[in-house]
Amino acid sequence: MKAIYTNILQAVSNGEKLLAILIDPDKFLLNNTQNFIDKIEKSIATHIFIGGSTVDDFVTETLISEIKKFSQLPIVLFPGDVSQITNQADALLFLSLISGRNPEYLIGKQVKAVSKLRQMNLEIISTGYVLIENGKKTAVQRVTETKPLSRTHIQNIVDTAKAGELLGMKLIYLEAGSGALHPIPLDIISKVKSELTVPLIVGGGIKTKEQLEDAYNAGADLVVIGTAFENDESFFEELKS
Ligand SMILES: CC(C)=CCC/C(C)=C/CC/C(C)=C/CC/C(C)=C/COP(=O)(O)OP(=O)(O)O
Ligand SMILES: O=P(O)(O)OC[C@@H](O)CO
Ligand SMILES: [Mg+2]
Repeated sequence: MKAIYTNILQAVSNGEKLLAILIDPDKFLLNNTQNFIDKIEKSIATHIFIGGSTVDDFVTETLISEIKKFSQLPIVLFPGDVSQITNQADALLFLSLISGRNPEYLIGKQVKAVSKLRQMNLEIISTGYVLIENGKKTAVQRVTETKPLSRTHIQNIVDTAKAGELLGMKLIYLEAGSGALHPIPLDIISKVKSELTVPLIVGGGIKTKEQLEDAYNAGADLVVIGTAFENDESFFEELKS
């Protein structure tokens, strides 16, 4: 139990960098699972994240059981809603959208998740989710009806991330938004990282090896990439281990 978070901490203390491939159940063809997982397994990926801002009921569960036939990597839920929580996964990012001021996404959905979680043995990892504007309206913004943080007010981003840590959150996730035109600026990553003691996740709009390495060098401990693989599976070739 609790192995996934412990392993993340261990990797950070060893100076290793982590990569999660985000699979959005709504955009994934089930009959492509074996092929896609095969590419993940041959790449430098360390985790599989599963989630979307809008996903139909039960699709997540079916997808994870299929993935488990082909992969040993840890499967972590990154849910846009309570309905995506399933015992098939290994862990759950217990998200609170701390960049926003919508109580439903700060504490409401979390309360609703508890009765479901009580019957499961998922590893639960409290995560402060911080959405930062990237020039276009993101799915998370639309679904949660919140405003992202301005990318020019860096101190506010740092203070938001730190407040999450002080509230006891075990991970902080800086999100530019799925398919963002520009990933999180590197100076934001490095300033946030310099004030945190918990691991830092960065995602949104990363689509080249250079952007991935830049994010790591700036201080990201774990990077999440989804859209780049949805659009072009040959990107796995660049990330071969
Ligand atoms: C019940 C718990 C613990 C959490 C669920 C409720 C909360 C607080 C969610 C955070 C806000 C949110 C909607 C997150 C979604 C995260 C996610 C999987 C984003 C990826 O979005 P895509 O579905 O790829 O977007 P596109 O549809 O634009 O590609
Ligand atoms: O789909 P991309 O742009 O890679 O973003 C990944 C993740 O951070 C989205 O929530
Ligand atoms: Mg997406």
